[in-house]
Amino acid sequence: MSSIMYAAIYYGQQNLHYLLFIFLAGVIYVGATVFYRLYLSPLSKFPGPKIAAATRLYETYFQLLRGGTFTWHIETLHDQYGPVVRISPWEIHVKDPDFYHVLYAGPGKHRNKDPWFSFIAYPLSLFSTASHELHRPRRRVLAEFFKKKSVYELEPLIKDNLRKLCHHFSTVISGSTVIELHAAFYSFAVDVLSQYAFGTSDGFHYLDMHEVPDTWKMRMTSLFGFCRINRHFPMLVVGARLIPTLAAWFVPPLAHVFQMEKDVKKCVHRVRQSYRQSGDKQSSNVPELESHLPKTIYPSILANPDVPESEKELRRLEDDAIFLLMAGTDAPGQVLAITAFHVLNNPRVLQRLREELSSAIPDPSTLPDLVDLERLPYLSAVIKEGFRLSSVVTTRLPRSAPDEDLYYGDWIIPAGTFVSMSTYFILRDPNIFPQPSKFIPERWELCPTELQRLEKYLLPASKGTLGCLGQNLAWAWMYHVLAALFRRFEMKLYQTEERHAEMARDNFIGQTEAGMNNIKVTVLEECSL
Ligand code: HEM
Repeated sequence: MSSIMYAAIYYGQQNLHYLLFIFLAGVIYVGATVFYRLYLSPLSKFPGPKIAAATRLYETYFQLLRGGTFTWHIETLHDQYGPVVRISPWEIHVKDPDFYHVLYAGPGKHRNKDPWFSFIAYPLSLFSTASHELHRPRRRVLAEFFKKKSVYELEPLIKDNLRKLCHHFSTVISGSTVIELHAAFYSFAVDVLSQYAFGTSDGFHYLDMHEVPDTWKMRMTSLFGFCRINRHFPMLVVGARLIPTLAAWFVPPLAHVFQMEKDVKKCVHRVRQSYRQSGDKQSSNVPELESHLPKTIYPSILANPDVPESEKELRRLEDDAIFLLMAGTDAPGQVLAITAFHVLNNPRVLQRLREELSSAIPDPSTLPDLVDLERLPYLSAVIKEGFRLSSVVTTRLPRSAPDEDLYYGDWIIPAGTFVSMSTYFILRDPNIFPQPSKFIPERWELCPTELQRLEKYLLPASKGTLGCLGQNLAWAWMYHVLAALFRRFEMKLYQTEERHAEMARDNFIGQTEAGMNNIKVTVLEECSL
């Protein structure tokens, strides 16, 4: 045997020893980790399946191989183990509506997000800001634009886009064309929000097109479809971004996501460029949308001398704007479409709503102010029931309390533990909302004390210092859009059933079964004075 062969055998054996060593070290490491998680971790005393306590792959299985059904599986775990269940090596899930206000506490209580959970591929966005110290100032800056007062000031812009939306409904009267409500409402929402964010000339104008396009709907549906994959395999997103053309060729919905990112980035780039060109950092010189409208979001942030320069970096603003447009359009678009579906699917509700709107708005072509719409009791009840039953946020939202233990019954949850709850379960809890899967606006027709008690559980968008920022705007859209469409048009559902409005997959925001998010209507008549 030649010396070369001896050397090859010698080194081969050496390599085999190394491989064996690495393999054994891996087995010992995994074994020790699992042993720690099952028997030594502070969470080991909490009930739940051993496999969930041992590895996050348990969740991955339901989210990736069982079509995003982990939320519904958590419910079966609660049936089996009680109101407190350990659903992962690091997380406890609680199913008790009265604990919500403890966990999602308001100012004065320190709560952190789980960075793993908040990963949505836009790491510099407000939502993905895990640190409490950084999140607070970032949120303060954006919150200014979504206060109730700011939303009232935004009404001319909302009405402007609402007129365009109504025009699309007018053009299909008695014709064979149907309108798909998700496409219509996503377009409306993104037009208003993008024009508010970047200015009327720089925002999107989908409603100016000849027909309502489903462009934004496709983009959002695709984007949220990837949300659950991103969380479990973040490297896939990073990889796909490196080779976008190839990635989109293999996974076509990615093309919608990349195009959306490109378009939003272009808007951010334009407002940054014009800010730089103006060279004027005085906030008083920020252009208003129109003379009668409030200031636009991103130009104002750029011109705000109190916002540090690091917060005005291109990447930071891009991530923030992408998140804002996704959060601010998908959920409201779905809630609007699903609420409209239930109204049209319940003749008694439709009749009561139209009666109230007819007497409150004698001239159907007028668009009343929000303050007047908010006074309409049945419309308000319909909106609350719409938020409740659509329950579009199917995900849980983990929080930790870094400097206090949390107490639930006899359980002490150690400080720093991630604890999550799901508003989806609260909104459909039969003990709070009898016949929870039925659309019954009358359940909200209560005396003030009882109404206040029930509204405590109306949590469609979470609460607390980290909860949704856009609720005032979302409610304003609900009032305006539903009032305008149901006062003005007689509509009928077209080939649409319950399952087109039922969440079946948890992609952070819930989604129907694939391809089922179509709520089609035909427009029979436009009401006149
Ligand atoms: C039906 C309407 C909506 C629903 C159901 C909804 C739901 C949510 C949920 C569940 C969160 C996460 C909260 C948490 O982690 O506790 C969130 C966050 C957020 N939403 Fe909404 N949202 C809606 C409308 C809007 C609108 C219209 C906007 C903007 C115009 C908006 C902007 C935001 C922002 C900026 C955050 C991040 C807040 C933060 O991390 O501090 N949302 N939303």
